[in-house]
Amino acid sequence: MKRLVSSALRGTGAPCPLSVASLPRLFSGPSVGVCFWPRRSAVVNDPAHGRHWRTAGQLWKQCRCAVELEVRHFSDHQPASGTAHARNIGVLVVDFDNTLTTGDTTVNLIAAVIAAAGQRLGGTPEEEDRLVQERMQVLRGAAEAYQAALDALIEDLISQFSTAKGKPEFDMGTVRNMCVKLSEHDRYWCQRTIDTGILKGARREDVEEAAVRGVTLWEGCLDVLGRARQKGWGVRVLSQNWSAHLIKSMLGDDAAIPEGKADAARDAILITSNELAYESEITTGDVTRVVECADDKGQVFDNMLLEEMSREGRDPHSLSVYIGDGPGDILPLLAADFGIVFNKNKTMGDILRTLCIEIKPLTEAPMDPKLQGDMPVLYETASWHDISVFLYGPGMNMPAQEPDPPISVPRVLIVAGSDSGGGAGIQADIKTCLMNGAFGCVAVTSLTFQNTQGIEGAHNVPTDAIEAQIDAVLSDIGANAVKTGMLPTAEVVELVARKVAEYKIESLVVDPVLVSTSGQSLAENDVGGAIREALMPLATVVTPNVPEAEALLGGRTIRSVDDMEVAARELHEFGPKYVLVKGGHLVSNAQKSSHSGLEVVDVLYDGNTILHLRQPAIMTGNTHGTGCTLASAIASELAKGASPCTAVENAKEYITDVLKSSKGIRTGRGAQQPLNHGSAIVDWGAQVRKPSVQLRDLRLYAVTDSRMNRKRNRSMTEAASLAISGGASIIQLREKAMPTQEFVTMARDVLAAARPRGVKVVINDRVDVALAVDADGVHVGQEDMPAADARRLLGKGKVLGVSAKTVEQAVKAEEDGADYVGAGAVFPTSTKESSVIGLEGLRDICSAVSIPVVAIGGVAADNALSTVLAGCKGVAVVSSLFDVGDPQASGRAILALVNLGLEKG
Ligand SMILES: Cc1ncc(COP(=O)(O)OP(=O)(O)O)c(N)n1
Ligand SMILES: Cc1nc(C(=O)O)sc1CCOP(=O)(O)O
Repeated sequence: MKRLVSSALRGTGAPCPLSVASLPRLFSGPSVGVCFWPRRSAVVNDPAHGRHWRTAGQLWKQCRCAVELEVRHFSDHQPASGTAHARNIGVLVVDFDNTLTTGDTTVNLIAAVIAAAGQRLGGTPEEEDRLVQERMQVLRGAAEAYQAALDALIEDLISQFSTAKGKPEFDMGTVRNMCVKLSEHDRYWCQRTIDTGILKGARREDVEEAAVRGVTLWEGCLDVLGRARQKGWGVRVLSQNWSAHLIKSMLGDDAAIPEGKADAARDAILITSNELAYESEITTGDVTRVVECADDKGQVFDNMLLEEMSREGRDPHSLSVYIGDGPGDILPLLAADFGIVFNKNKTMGDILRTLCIEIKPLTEAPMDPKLQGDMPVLYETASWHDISVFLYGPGMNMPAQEPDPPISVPRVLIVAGSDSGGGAGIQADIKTCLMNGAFGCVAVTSLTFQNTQGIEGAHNVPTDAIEAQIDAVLSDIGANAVKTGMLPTAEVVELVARKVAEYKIESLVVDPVLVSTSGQSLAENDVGGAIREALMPLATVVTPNVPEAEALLGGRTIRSVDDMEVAARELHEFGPKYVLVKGGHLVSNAQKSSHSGLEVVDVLYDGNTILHLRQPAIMTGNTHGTGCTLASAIASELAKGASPCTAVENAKEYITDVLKSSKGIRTGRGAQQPLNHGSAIVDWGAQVRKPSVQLRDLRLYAVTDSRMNRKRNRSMTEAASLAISGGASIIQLREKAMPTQEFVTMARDVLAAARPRGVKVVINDRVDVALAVDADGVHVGQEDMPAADARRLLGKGKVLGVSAKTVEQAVKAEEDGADYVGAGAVFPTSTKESSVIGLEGLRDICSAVSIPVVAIGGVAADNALSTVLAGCKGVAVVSSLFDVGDPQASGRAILALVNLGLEKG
């Protein structure tokens, strides 16, 4: 128990049950590498002067000496227990309200007492009613006043503690001081409630019954506690709740309230909490106080640890775990070997940040707490399933009724202006995030009044309101990437830079919006300078168009790709990892004199290599919002884990598809017509058929084969995951003999593994299975369900692939609604009997249809390039991915060649 020493020293009030002199005796087992982050300051109670802190240097020295002895004695011993997955826990302590319950029970408890007291004390029904009304009124007033006082206190503490120091760093003294203030608040409000008399007049059973009816436990928490008890761990509930019996009635027969001092019993969940005082079985209105405040929690937890340490037969390697949700839990959270913050709310997040306490996802907790390092770290989760996996290992998941584990979602915070016309700004950004597989959150910087004719005006959001939005998002939801757009003032730019640093944002995409497409200024004059100085040094990618690059470089003129290269190099000097200078404006100018063969060249520079990203210009007036769209598509890709280069490539592919599909759509009367960001799923009657599958999804198309998986001892989900790691962006489940029920279950498992990674899953032949599991689509052959029927059954949003060996079959497939054609077998294959069409046949099919074609049959790393050069947009492979020892390496090799071919083509 790594932190026992520190927590024993930290004592916050009541005397420690073990004498100071006995402390060295406690270190009877190896916990090599004990770390003392609470440093030298410790506290003891001084009854003569009330509670105050004083340094306990002597205690420190004794403990230090004990630990050194311990380290010497045990450094040669390996831990005796623990398996690769399950943790070896000595004591598991859990807070009650909001940690085991889905809400706070205090108000329920009081309301239950009031209702019961009405019946018992009221006399006539009218008197009963009046009494209840009066007390409810008192309760409402008290609840509001309590919350307001708590909010004010927290705000005050945060500002006090964040301004008190120079460079913020973790300091146990600050934690203690904050807990003292929180404790004063808790004590005051406990007393104030007692003084109102509203807790008077109920029976124990009234309280239990009525309160329990209004309280729900988190799913799975009882299972976790029950298992811990069966394992013989010490399981404790430590709560500031006013009724231990309420807790007991919710936890059932496994729970016990120890008589007198908590004993070390291990066959029950022991509850340490307060209790309503009773006289002749009726509540008196008073509370018997055991755990009244944050300090008490710290003290009682310390005592629990000390009892555990002195317990006979204790495994000296066993660890302590504390799970709690709020500021009142901070001391035990820090004192435990593993402190788990459950369902962290904004207040808790703010406080932990102010105290410089690092918080990581629970899934990142090491097996050995020594690996946490010297500074305190807590772990967060919002799922008892995760806690179960943390304690018992992945093989010991919750029983079947447990909901699916939460799906992690790539998150992008967009800091930008609102476009009332819906075409650009945050409106474009959010649509783009969704279409690129990310979840977009926003901090709105300005409300612009605009439509297709231009910008009529803007109302800038006050800087503190922007800050509040950013904090609200980042303290709770977090962001894998931040994308900035319109930042109207230098002050806002500096704020964003500060927040990016404060929240340690990994990926930042800066779209330096200075002037709108229609020529209106969207930022004050000094914004360019602020972006250069404050934001660009933090940026992963900065995406100026030509006029923006000119403005950022102080009025330079950019007329050619060579000029763009120079600009990219100079902008890189300001510190971004990548500069993407977008060349669309040069084409718009050239367009005035020429109408054919134009291409757009964007210049990407990473400080070493200049890359030209070329594509044919798409002549359309529907370009409003393209800058925002490209930048947020890049941010979405980065949030999903793509490298900056891949992010830019994929984002360009998205914007190209959108631009092509948006030609001709019209909203208002002006020239600034918008894009159809959802063109892959929404068809507004534009000329181009909207694909349900993006081109990039088809580059490496994995088609599964159970026989090969069995041979290599891989489950279908494992095989699919390996293929995804190898770069597969779409997976087809091809099962010819699997019973339907098994197929459905397997498809659900694969979908659960693939979707969070942005990978589509389609079903071979079986439209019914695809519909049952809500797969991304279906692939049908010439002898399967006719393509037109499959399309009708699937609807427009789903992917439909059709096999073709001839031009006629391919053309018909397109007419019938296919999103892509699978053409093959291009080369001989032993996976399936299929006549070979060769590269020639593939080329004919590719030139006959406008939907993408993927090559299938005998495709491997040595021939993938030739298929792409013949015109296909990707390759579908079975054996090269699933009948090999290292599917990842094989997939990557094939994908690299496909990418090369697509670049050349
Ligand atoms: C991407 C892709 N292309 C072609 C096929 C072959 O499908 P089909 O003709 O239906 O033959 P079976 O796969 O059912 O044997 C495919 N599966 N995927
Ligand atoms: C599933 C399938 N369909 C084909 C067709 O010709 O339509 S060839 C084929 C098997 C492809 O397997 P491998 O990548 O191992 O060669």
